[in-house]
Amino acid sequence: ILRGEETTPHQRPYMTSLQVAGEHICGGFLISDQWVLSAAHCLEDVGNETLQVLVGAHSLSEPERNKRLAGVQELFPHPNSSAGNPHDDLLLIQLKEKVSINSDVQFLAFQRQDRDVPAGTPCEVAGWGIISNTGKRPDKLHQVELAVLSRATCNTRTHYDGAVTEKLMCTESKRKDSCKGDSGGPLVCNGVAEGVVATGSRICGNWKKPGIYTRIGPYVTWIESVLAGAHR
Ligand SMILES: NCc1cccc(NC(=O)c2cccc3[nH]c(C(N)=O)cc23)c1
Repeated sequence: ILRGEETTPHQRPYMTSLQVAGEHICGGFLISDQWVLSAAHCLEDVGNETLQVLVGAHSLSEPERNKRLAGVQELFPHPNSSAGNPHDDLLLIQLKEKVSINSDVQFLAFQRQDRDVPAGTPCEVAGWGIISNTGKRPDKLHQVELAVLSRATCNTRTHYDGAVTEKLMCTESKRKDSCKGDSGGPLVCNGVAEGVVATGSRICGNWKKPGIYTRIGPYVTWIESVLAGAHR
């Protein structure tokens, strides 16, 4: 998160940190007591090492009352997701056990209607991604408020030149922006998850490269089918 602020501890109890060998690699958020939604590209950073999901955390390092490291039962990347392809960049993670819900561990509702968030709407994104373009990694959760940018503007030649489909959405990125390590986290507008941070360009905080988010509305059928079809 560039040019944001430290979140008030545990004010975003749906946030999760995807970890490999104890290191934060991506964001994600609880959509139920056993399921996390994140970005498929996050698996590119995971070799055959064990992926774990940290819930109930504010600090990545300090002991906290409701912090738990959950194991992964099964991974469901979107079937059309692939490396280098910005489309369908979603990942559903089934946790080994149901997490106990408490003041620091809650799930977040996601948008079930496939309808664009109006341009200009103020949304928020949070994460443990880098907080400077020199790659400084925070110990504590950070957040930033970003306004939705119209798809028309996001698709101009100077921006993404038509690459932003109706299954993606953009936010302004003038100085304030999501960045490396924030991928998979939710874009929250009016208290509802409308998007998932896509693994953007290597550029963060440049107004010509707005933040790109996978819209959740178009994927509700897929999400429901995975949650219904999975066992255990
Ligand atoms: N909204 C923009 C946005 C959102 C989410 C992720 C990213 N980017 C990256 O995942 C990334 C990947 C590889 C090298 C990188 N270097 C840098 C950097 N700025 O130093 C970013 C990256 C950008």
